[in-house]
Amino acid sequence: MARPELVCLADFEKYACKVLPKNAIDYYRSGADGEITLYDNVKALSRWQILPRVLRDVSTVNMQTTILGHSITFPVCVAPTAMNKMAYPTGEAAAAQAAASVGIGYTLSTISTSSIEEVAEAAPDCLRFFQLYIYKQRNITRQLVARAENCGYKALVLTVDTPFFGKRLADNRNKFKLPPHLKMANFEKLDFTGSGMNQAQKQSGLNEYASSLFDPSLTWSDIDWLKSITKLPIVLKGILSAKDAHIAAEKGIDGILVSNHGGRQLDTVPATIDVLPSIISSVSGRCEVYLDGGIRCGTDIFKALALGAKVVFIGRPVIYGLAYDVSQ
Ligand SMILES: Cc1cc2nc3c(=O)[nH]c(=O)nc-3n(C[C@H](O)[C@H](O)[C@H](O)COP(=O)(O)O)c2cc1C
Ligand SMILES: CCCCCCC(=O)C(=O)O
Repeated sequence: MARPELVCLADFEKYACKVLPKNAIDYYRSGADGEITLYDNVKALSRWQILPRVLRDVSTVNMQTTILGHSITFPVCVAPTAMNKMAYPTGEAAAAQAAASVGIGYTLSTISTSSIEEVAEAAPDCLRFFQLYIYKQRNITRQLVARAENCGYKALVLTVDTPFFGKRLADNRNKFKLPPHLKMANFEKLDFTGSGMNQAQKQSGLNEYASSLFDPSLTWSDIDWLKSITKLPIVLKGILSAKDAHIAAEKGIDGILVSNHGGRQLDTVPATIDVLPSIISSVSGRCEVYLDGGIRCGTDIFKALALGAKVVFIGRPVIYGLAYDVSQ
């Protein structure tokens, strides 16, 4: 198919909708339940207005910044997204290479289709973080942490908004499963492949996988446990409440990623940009604060930074970029 010139992220999304199989694009695009939060992330960003000042000499602009002490060329990093090989054959490895090519950070999902080691090998110079789910079998988490440390990942991004898996209606309708040629790549070496997801199922295989393996009993004491098994900085991903942000800062967490999981977990929670100011004020500089959810253009980034975020993360647009397949 002839590829049109794409000039904004919305164009990439439209293109991905045309070329990806339904099972894949529905999984990538959808949110939980009525998708209220999914759409509100974008709408809320558009509601905040920019009041420009003038005559400020902007002839030199430098967007370079740091995250956890590491330099990046502009204040954007890639959020963890699972199962990227449904969009492009080398999946997460290709996304990390793309991040490295523009000098930004990349976060690898636990549920990736390229392994921790593959991504490190494909993009050795990329500033890489590893996203973690805590498994009921703690030894699985412990081994993932050790592998990420050995492969030079610079931080752990612990997702704390997934005690139960979001009810994604599109995935349920599709009875989502990973295509048989793909694997949850981080588990091949652990005698644990997650292949349960490909067995006969009534609804989305994601629900079954997550509810059988992720630990819904996590509390703040598990953060102490995680700190005890790693020297890497820890970022908590999925905080929306200023009270939780305060506890995280008290616990000595290195970063907070204000996130509602791109509207894929609990529906009708607030848009991330709307809770950012209260979180910034509650943390009062004790740790770095980042934001994701609906960031689609430069003005979105500007608003998040103006309201106190140090860096923003983007999720879906990176997958849509993979689907564009520049090699064709
Ligand atoms: C297809 C997809 C898979 C995702 N997988 C994960 C994951 O494995 N771990 C995680 O913490 N968040 C995951 N997320 C959430 C993203 O990290 C991020 O919070 C969200 O996508 C940001 O919103 P945006 O897509 O509007 O930029 C996923 C999101 C999408 C769209
Ligand atoms: C296989 C079950 C877990 C998938 C986790 C990916 C994820 O977080 C998402 O939003 O999808």
